[in-house]
Amino acid sequence: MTKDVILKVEHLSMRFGGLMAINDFSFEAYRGDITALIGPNGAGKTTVFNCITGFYKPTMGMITMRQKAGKEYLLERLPDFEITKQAKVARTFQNIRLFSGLTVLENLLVAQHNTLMRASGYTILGLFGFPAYKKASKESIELAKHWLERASLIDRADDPAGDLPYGAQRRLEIARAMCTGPELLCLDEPAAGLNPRESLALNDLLQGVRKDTGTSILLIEHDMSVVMEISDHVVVLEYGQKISDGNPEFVKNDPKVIAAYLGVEDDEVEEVIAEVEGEAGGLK
Ligand SMILES: Nc1ncnc2c1ncn2[C@@H]1O[C@H](COP(=O)(O)OP(=O)(O)OP(=O)(O)O)[C@@H](O)[C@H]1O
Repeated sequence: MTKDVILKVEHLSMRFGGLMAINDFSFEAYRGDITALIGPNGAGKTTVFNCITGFYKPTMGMITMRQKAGKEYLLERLPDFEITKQAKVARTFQNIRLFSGLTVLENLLVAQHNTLMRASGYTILGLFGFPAYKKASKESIELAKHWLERASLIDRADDPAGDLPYGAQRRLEIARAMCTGPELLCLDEPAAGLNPRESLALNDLLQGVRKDTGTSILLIEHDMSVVMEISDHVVVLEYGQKISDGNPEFVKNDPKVIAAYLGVEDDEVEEVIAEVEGEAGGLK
């Protein structure tokens, strides 16, 4: 059975001066899947994310987002705000970027600014008088409440976002991204800095998002226990190039991935592969 592709990255390259950070990188993410992009430090994962979400314009390559209804967008041609608004791709960042002085609820309402402004007809009168604005405003609050409940944050709705513990701030970022109604949710190291309990809460939230909304998730993650537990599909980058692509079990046992993570030199890779294959053979 052929899988339904939501995101297709083809021959992506990104050069920073003399450094080729991404070099002819291609992969596909499938609809409804949790896809993890992994690789050693400096492999180019965040650069790929920045190209997908419009923060960088790639030096070369094509990034196609295919929505459920069939509409396609070439992301490398869209400005970043249109990538969220039209193409329905939302993201979070490696460093938390909440409005820390606003309340938890306000953070989720700000995320729905576009919908609210459209309903106001972009006029001051509209803000006060239009029934459409009142309806949209009510719906925004309902949606925010829904995601606060899903992220186990409803009890903190009126607290400043900056007062939340770290793990709760991470879940709030995801709730905020979900309030924009994405078809593809891109998460840059969502488990970074979380304790085991917070990590578990994050896994539950992400699996719930995927199961109940059908939103596809693309994540960068260093925590292999998170990757192996929740991903359907793993793509591995090293020095800006793809070295492995498959299900978590396949990638975990791929000698090229093992060699990359052990940080061995190129001329030692053969040796490591022979060793790993020898060990695997011995276990059969
Ligand atoms: N804006 C930039 N200007 C110059 N070089 C950059 C820029 N952004 C990234 N790089 C370089 O590109 C390479 C890939 O960096 P990137 O941050 O994408 O890797 P990463 O896999 O996300 O790393 P980490 O796991 O450490 O976050 C690195 O050598 C980095 O120094």
